[in-house]
Amino acid sequence: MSSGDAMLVQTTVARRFRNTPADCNACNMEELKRFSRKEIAERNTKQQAMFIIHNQVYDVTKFLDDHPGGHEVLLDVIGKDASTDFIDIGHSSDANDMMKKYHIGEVIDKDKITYQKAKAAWVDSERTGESANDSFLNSWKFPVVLGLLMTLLYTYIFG
Ligand code: HEM
Repeated sequence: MSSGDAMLVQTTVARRFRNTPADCNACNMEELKRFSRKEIAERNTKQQAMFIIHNQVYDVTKFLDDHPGGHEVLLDVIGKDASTDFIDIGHSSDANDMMKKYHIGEVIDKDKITYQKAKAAWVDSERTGESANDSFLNSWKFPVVLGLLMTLLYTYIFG
């Protein structure tokens, strides 16, 4: 064990994953390393580059130069929680698979946070009364109903 590793508070949890892809770093580990957020904050150099995504810890030291999005973006988030950045980019399922290779552990329970799901960018306009009115005014139905009313009025007055 390196001195760097020895510094870590390594509360370890015996854990065996059900799915164990060949390239999955942590999947085949009997014991998953656990890190405090403070410990990850200290791993923020090119020599030791780690970040957190959804309470899971990734060591991307060897990935910095291979990341298709470039090393700068990763250097911006090392030592931090990169969940929002990772999601905002809209990474592909290939990228999500690739992550397993760099997964080395998880955040200790005390430091775990609950992440909000991204809000849907669109709103189902037919579910809200106000919006439903807007869509009626903007749809083809409005001029048709108006035309019918005008015809009825014309017939009533002049017919
Ligand atoms: C272990 C974690 C990560 C892996 C395995 C990974 C992998 C990838 C891969 C495979 C791509 C190519 C596009 C795709 O397939 O989606 C990509 C693009 C990119 N990634 Fe990551 N990524 C990781 C973390 C991050 C983080 C934390 C950020 C932001 C701080 C980031 C920012 C980007 C950007 C900006 C691109 C370029 C997107 C584009 O050109 O449209 N990545 N990444």
